[in-house]
Amino acid sequence: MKTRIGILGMGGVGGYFGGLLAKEYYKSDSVEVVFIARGETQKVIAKNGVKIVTDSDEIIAFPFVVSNDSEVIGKLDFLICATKTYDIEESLNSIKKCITKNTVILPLYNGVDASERISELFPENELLQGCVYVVAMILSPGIIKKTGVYEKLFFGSTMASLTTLNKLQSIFKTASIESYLVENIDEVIWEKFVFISALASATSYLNENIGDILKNKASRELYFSLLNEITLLAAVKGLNLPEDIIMQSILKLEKSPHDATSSMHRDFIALRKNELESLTGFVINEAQKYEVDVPTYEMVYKKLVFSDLLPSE
Ligand SMILES: NC(=O)C1=CN([C@@H]2O[C@H](COP(=O)(O)OP(=O)(O)OC[C@H]3O[C@@H](n4cnc5c(N)ncnc54)[C@H](OP(=O)(O)O)[C@@H]3O)[C@@H](O)[C@H]2O)C=CC1
Ligand SMILES: CC(C)(CO)C(=O)C(=O)O
Repeated sequence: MKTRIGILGMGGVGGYFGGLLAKEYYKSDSVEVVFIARGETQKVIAKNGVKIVTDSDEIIAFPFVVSNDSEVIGKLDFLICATKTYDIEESLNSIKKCITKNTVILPLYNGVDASERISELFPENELLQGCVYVVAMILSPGIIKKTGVYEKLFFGSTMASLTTLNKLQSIFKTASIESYLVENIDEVIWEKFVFISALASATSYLNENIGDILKNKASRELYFSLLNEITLLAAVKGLNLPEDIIMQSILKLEKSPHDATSSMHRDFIALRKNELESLTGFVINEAQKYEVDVPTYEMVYKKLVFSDLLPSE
């Protein structure tokens, strides 16, 4: 029996990592890759495959099937979730017939509450945790632009069996995905969250890209304040993050493409729905629970939530 892997959401993240999987396992005897996509994205991929444009290359990959119809998708062994966080419940419910109690679910969203939200929907399933470092975006339906050198995928679970985890790691490695199976996945996800929550908040609030944040003293200071506040919250929550987490976050920023920005800022610019609640609002809610002061987060949130752009999730 082939291992059937579904990729839910064929945008920047799903299109890139799903594309690498589909390329490797097209016509494979052991693994079948299914893209879950709708509308124009589904039509384009069914006809032309998913196209990934990198700084130096172009990849075209065809899945076994692309659909949003549960009958066509069929039962899945693994499901990799890569919609935006505001679509978690709706997208998973739309394919619930494909998720059996044996389906292993790996969320790749930014944010730290996806696993909890998914486990409320599918309490019996083996649920992994994951996050990615990549800069990837939809150029047009079915065409993904990936910039820069980052393409790391971290995953793990304190609950899933080692057999499951090793199997997925082997599937990723064979597809040349730079994946890391880690024991301390909670911390790794929070490390990413510290970096991206502060960055998404700063870039969107200031309407500046990564290069601008690094270059302008006042912008750097704002990013720094956000980092300090979220790091304090993480410490009060009892997370065991590296002592130099703030410095590590700044280094990550320096290594990111300077002309790029956060996916949340891209959504604000394009007047799209955005992840303000998962990336900024979440910190304020947790800070209230744990009685931590986060004045910079509050200032940023107030401006962004009341901006006359599209409402957030
Ligand atoms: N882009 C990046 O560089 C990075 C993003 N992230 C995080 O990864 C997650 C995904 O982001 P990103 O890839 O940018 O998001 P995108 O907006 O690029 O893609 C999301 C995709 O999900 C699809 N989708 C939503 N609902 C459904 C559904 N019910 N059925 C099928 N498809 C659906 C959307 O399709 P449709 O057009 O039909 O709505 C869209 O193609 C986010 O949490 C983000 O913060 C993390 C690291 C980097
Ligand atoms: C900053 C970046 C690209 C790092 O992966 C990211 O996570 C995002 O834009 O959402």
